[in-house]
Amino acid sequence: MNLLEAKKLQKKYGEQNVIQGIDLQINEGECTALLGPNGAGKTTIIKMLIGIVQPTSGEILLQGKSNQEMKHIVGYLPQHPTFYSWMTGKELLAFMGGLSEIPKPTLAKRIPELLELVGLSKDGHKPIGTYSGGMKQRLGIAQAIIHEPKFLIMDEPVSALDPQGRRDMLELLKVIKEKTTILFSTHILYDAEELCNKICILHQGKLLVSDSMDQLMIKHQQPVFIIKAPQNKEWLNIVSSGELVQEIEQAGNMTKVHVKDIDRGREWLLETIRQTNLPVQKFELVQENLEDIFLRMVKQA
Ligand SMILES: Nc1ncnc2c1ncn2[C@@H]1O[C@H](COP(=O)(O)OP(=O)(O)OP(=O)(O)O)[C@@H](O)[C@H]1O
Repeated sequence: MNLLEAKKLQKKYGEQNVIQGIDLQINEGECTALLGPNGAGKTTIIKMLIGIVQPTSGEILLQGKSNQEMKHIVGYLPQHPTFYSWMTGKELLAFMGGLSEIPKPTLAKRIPELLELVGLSKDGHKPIGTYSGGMKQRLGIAQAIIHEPKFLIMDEPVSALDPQGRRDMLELLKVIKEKTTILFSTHILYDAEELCNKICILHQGKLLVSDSMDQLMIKHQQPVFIIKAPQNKEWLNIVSSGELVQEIEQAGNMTKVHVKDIDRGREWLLETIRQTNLPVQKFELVQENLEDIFLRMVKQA
């Protein structure tokens, strides 16, 4: 079922057209990664979706109604959440729950459950000023979902965390996404690949892609042959001009050849190797991952 629909969304700051007429649809149950280079407009879109920045034009609907009217179904974790460092985790949740007008008896049950969920049961009574970055981020998630929103929106929730903090956050989001629709922006494509079933790629305020992960892979994933051999200009010239070749990347004695067709590409590459007597040390077929596809699309845009 359709949860969010943004139509012809546009945002101008002065003369700068930061978001250039975007259509975006999110269905219930989806976990969506919003990807894009620095300055692509991810934060601006997120702020418009949650209603703290007004679009210059266009419309944002949540369950068919204006997003301003439907704020209560959204939970939000900003890119740089700020907390009162003297408050304890529990006090913060009680405060946020109060702002959401959650009745006290409900909160008394919900707060320990949430602290348990985000792995802060033992630390709920400590001042937030003593928390690590990862603990603060998990507390941020707890405050974002205290009112049990249908839709959780996060702006780069993992970017500032160390590897263990990132792993904890990913495991937490895996649990939350069972019951909650999620959209988050990130630069960490491995996380998006692990967690999400939908990918949106934003570049200079335009959506290059908005597709399920499966469709994205079917439509855009290219086979790549990795060939390790001493550098050889004659071979590289032949391969560079091959009509089956989409793209070549070379670094040292490694060459990555993106081809249009696996079987014909393999036969032809092996033929070029025989022709030039290239002393190959490695010949391997791999499929592109999300990062490869993202980098290629942004480069070609
Ligand atoms: N309040 C503002 N006033 C003027 N320009 C702004 C404002 N907010 C954002 N911008 C500009 O809009 C563009 C998009 O910024 P935005 O923060 O949305 O990108 P982003 O994709 O989230 O970037 P990052 O990955 O670096 O966080 C940038 O050029 C930025 O300078």
